Amino acid sequence: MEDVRITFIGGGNMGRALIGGLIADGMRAESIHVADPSEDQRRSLAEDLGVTVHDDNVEATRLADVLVVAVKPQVMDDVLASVADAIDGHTLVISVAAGMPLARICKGLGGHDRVVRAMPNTPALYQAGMTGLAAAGGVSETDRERATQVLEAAGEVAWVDDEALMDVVTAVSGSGPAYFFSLVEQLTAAGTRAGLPEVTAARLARQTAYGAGTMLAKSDVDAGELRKRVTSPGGTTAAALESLASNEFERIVDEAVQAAVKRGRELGEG
Ligand SMILES: NC(=O)C1=CN([C@@H]2O[C@H](COP(=O)(O)OP(=O)(O)OC[C@H]3O[C@@H](n4cnc5c(N)ncnc54)[C@H](O)[C@@H]3O)[C@@H](O)[C@H]2O)C=CC1
Ligand SMILES: O=C(O)[C@@H]1CCC=N1
Repeated sequence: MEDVRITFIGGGNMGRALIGGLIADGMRAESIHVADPSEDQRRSLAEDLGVTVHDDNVEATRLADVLVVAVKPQVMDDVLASVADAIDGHTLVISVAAGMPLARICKGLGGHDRVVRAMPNTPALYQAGMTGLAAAGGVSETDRERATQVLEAAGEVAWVDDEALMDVVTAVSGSGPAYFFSLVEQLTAAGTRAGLPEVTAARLARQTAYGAGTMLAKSDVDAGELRKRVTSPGGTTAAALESLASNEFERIVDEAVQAAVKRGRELGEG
């Protein structure tokens, strides 16, 4: 991808994770341009990642074949308005803003419709990301391949035909890492309350999440089968899973996903 000029508008948590993935994939750090108004952010982007930083969105946008917009949904409209004139017909714009509909992004860019709406997640930093993608009307087959290439540097990608489902993608995989981190926190707290030293409980929970994630990544059977293989009939796992079920684990997860979908829609409506 050395021939593709990539600019990021916004170098915060998600921008950095994607940049980390691109660098790990072999892209030269200095060839990645990042515009961010925060001086601290620019300094650490340059020092930690070695990318080329800018304080001017317009200047950085002019350099781009692919423009990744990675700012908060709340500032998207202002940012799009500021870069609209600096985009030319060939620029492929990739927005990662939660909830922000393609129509609103294209309108914000003065009708430019070579736009892909992406929902990545932070494991992108270690090339273990999952990104959902949806395309606006002006996106060509070559643009799709390019967007796939950029996001595949950070992990796996899945295109969705119905853009409305991007809010569900956000709720499952965009926000998803936080649910697993929360489970590790809760497991640590429960292990500590049950008598383990906190440091030991934290180590057990963290390494177990890593082990389970590794099995999911490497095994050719699904999560349900992996769960069954841990669950001896009448054993300890069965007792724990029955407790989760009786406390309506399914409903709890369902409501959490619905809450994230609803919030995504609200963000999109501004
Ligand atoms: N953090 C996550 O796990 C994920 C975040 N996203 C999306 O990524 C976007 C960014 O989120 P985070 O990186 O978490 O936020 P963040 O707050 O860590 O980063 C946003 C960055 O944008 C910069 N910024 C603010 N105003 C700007 C402007 N006018 N021009 C250029 N840069 C500007 C900030 O200085 C900051 O460095 C959001 O739209 C979010 O919905 C999507 C998937 C996952
Ligand atoms: O919490 C958020 O709104 C963003 C989008 C998905 C993950 N973080």
